[in-house]
Amino acid sequence: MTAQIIDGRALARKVLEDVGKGAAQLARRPGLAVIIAGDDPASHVYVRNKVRRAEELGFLTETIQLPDDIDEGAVLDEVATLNARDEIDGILVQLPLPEHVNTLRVMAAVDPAKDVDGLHALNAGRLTQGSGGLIPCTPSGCMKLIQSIIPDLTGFHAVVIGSSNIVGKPMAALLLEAKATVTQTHIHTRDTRFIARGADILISAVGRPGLVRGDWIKPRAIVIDVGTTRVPKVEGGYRIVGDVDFEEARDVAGAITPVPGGVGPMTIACLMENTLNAALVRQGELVSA
Ligand SMILES: Nc1nc2c(c(=O)[nH]1)N[C@@H](CN(C=O)c1ccc(C(=O)N[C@@H](CCC(=O)O)C(=O)O)cc1)CN2
Ligand SMILES: [Mg+2]
Repeated sequence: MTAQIIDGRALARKVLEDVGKGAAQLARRPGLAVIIAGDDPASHVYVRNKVRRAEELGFLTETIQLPDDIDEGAVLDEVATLNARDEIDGILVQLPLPEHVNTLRVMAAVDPAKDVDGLHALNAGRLTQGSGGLIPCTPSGCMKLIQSIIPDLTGFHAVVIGSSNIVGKPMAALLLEAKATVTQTHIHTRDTRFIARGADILISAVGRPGLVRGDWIKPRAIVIDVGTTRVPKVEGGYRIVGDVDFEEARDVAGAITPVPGGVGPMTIACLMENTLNAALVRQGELVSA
């Protein structure tokens, strides 16, 4: 069989259209502030894309560019300043931060009501309890992609390859909340291939090109590829590749996300959705995100 290709760009356009309509109802436009430290070229591309999308929606945006050798205290000061500013509804700290900066301490400093990445422990805890809060953008986008194919996940077996705080763990929590049966693997898991082969829904979020081969996939499974690794091209520049061997997978899977054009655009669309939701809550239009 040849798998259905799940078009992340098209679904992202729909999400953004709804966000635009929601934002138009607000008395004050949503404000998004982005902190970026250092000069990782990929991070700069992602931040530019986020800011551009936000501006297209008419949001207020602000980018705070910090040097690579910034000390943690100074990052925390920037966060505190943004927490205190009323016109800023969403604060995003682009990851990865420089090695010497403790990511969890920075995440903990963000006002949970403005935590549009959903990485503060309060939002992470609310997610595991199914009690609302702001949800990390990539897993949120993956859920929309999956549910565009299977709206009701009750009883389906989902396998999440990867256990990061930003994707793997919140992904598993969302799938569990949607009543799927969830298996999560990590770096020490033995025979991931065998586990993956049992998945009706297979999500790979590792960042290792070509990890998931055709024989890792159950026939007709939904495959969501979160990997976005930049691989240099011989002629110069780079291309983006996922974790899944796309050519092999498309012969086995029922539906699959491409890289690029799958999960990536949904990450940015869900960030805009979170920023709108944070603004709605902060402006008293919504009780909870
Ligand atoms: N604070 C955060 N940091 C990081 C996150 C995040 O959600 N919050 N996720 C990733 C990077 N990321 C967003 O920041 C991101 C990665 C990729 C894409 C994307 O649209 N990819 C395109 C290809 C883009 C290209 O050509 O370079 C695609 O897959 O189609 C969006 C966002 C780590 N850091
Ligand atoms: Mg660090």
